[in-house]
Amino acid sequence: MIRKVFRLVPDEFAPLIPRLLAAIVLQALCQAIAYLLLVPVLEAVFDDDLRGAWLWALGMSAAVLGVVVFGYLQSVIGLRIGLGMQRGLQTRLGDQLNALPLGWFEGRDAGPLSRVVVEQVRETQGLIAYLLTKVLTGVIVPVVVAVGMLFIDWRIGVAMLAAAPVLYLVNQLANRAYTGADARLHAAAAEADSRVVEFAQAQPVLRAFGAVGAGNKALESALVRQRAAVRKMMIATVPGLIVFALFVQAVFLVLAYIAVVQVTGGSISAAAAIALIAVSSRFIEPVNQAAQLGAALRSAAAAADRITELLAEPTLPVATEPVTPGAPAVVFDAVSFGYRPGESVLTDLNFTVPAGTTTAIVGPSGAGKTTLLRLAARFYDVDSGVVSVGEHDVRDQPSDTLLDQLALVFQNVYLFNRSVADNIRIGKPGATDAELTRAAVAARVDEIVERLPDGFDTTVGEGGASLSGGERQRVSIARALLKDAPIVLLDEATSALDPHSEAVVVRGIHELTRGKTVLVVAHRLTTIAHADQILFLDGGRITERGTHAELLARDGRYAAFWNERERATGWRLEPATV
Ligand SMILES: Nc1ncnc2c1ncn2[C@@H]1O[C@H](COP(=O)(O)OP(=O)(O)OP(=O)(O)O)[C@@H](O)[C@H]1O
Repeated sequence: MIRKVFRLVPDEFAPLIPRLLAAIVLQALCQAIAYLLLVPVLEAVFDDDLRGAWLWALGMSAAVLGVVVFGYLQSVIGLRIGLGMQRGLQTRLGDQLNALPLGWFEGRDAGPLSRVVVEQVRETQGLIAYLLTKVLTGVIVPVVVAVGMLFIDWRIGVAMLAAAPVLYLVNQLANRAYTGADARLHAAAAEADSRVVEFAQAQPVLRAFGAVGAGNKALESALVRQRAAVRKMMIATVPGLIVFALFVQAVFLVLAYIAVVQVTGGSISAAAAIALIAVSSRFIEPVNQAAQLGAALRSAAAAADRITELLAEPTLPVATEPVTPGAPAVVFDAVSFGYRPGESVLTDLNFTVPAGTTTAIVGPSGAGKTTLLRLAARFYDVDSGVVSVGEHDVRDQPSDTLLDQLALVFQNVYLFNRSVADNIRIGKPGATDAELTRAAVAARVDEIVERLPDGFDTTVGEGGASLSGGERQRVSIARALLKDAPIVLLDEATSALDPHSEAVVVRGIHELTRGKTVLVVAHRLTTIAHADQILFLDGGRITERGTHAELLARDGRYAAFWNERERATGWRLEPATV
């Protein structure tokens, strides 16, 4: 278990591990010696041998000094390794998250990820910095005391050595019941957490459909299951803890009994017996302590597993050789791709988006339109073929070089819980206030901030929660405008907006795409009609391509799609130009 955590210690701190272990072992030895010296000290005191008592006490003081010095050393070294490990692991995890394909993050719950990076890293460093000492001391001290006891009183020594495996076994049995119950409790607690969040988030849907009772029912039964798991956990663990505590006390009684029997038999003095009983009580304490740490140890080992798994997630190969982007064109050359092996989503795509032109992708739902955009930004690597951006294969470009050429406006707009200005500035961190204002005005964010209490400095809430969908889109367009990248990848999703918001968003998009190379998943008929090239995607293949007029003249799938959309949206007032 502990080895798993050691494997996560950064290389530069690895040489400190033997020193840490040495300090812990020496501290435990000194502690055991101090306990053992209690016997001659007490014997000398009871025998009125004051000189002897002072001498033994001096030895004991030296041992206690050893405990303090080695204890200090192990804390300093443990903390150094622990903090170095925390820093090193968080850097490694940060690098790993940066190297993971962007697609890896899609649809992933952020909760477990943040638990790995924050809590579980802290748990593993805690094992090195604090737990390890307690666990090793809990094992070493009783063993050394028992072995030392063999020389002082072999009967008690043998009894102690015999008691150690028994205590170990009882502890294991007690913990086994705990582990199963603990896992069930965690699962039930996680389920209840999810239901509470779902219940809160789904309120509009639940109320709109008069299903609050149904939502409540799911939450209530999750809470009932959690309470049952807590009860079972207590029922499962309490007997184990009581039995273990009883065993510990029984061992102590046996040791005390042996000492008393020897006194009455005359083989040792009463003073020696008191000293032996005192040492026996000391023998028991670290055993108890180590047993209680079992759960924390297992939790740290599980945390190490989660960290190791995240570090082992396959990353995309990263190009390190710098490349200079050429003309801002996008080329798909015989590209095939599937999210899962054997399941093709895109098949043999061949097309070019020449620099400064607009290519619209249209097609039925599930045809692979969004997937195509994701490949252009290298969210995933293709299974075969080549995607080129700026005249270079996307796989040959350092990720900064690739992303510098792209402005991404996708459907799910994420805003950070910071000010509106900060959210726009992400597009170009060094942007001046004038540049920021220009982008904001072009995307009509100025109209939004006029209504906000602190204007541009208003914090937008988690994920931009205090803004409407259309307002969030406008901020994301301002962000892309500020970036001013030569290629725009756009997933046009204006259908959920009211006519005013849609008109404003469309104007912003128009500003954003002016003079740029644009690859757009198009929904609005005007965008489609004005594109330089239209690709009709069906079942992951380009089945028709050409300009709007050419495709209408062909009277194929595109023409049918267009006529249907025109009928469906005929009542809407479409802006005259894009
Ligand atoms: N992250 C993913 N993992 C696995 N499969 C996915 C993933 N994203 C999309 N798919 C699947 O790939 C196929 C194409 O999806 P995609 O989102 O590209 O289609 P689309 O044409 O953009 O659809 P829509 O117009 O409805 O957004 C679908 O069958 C979808 O279920």
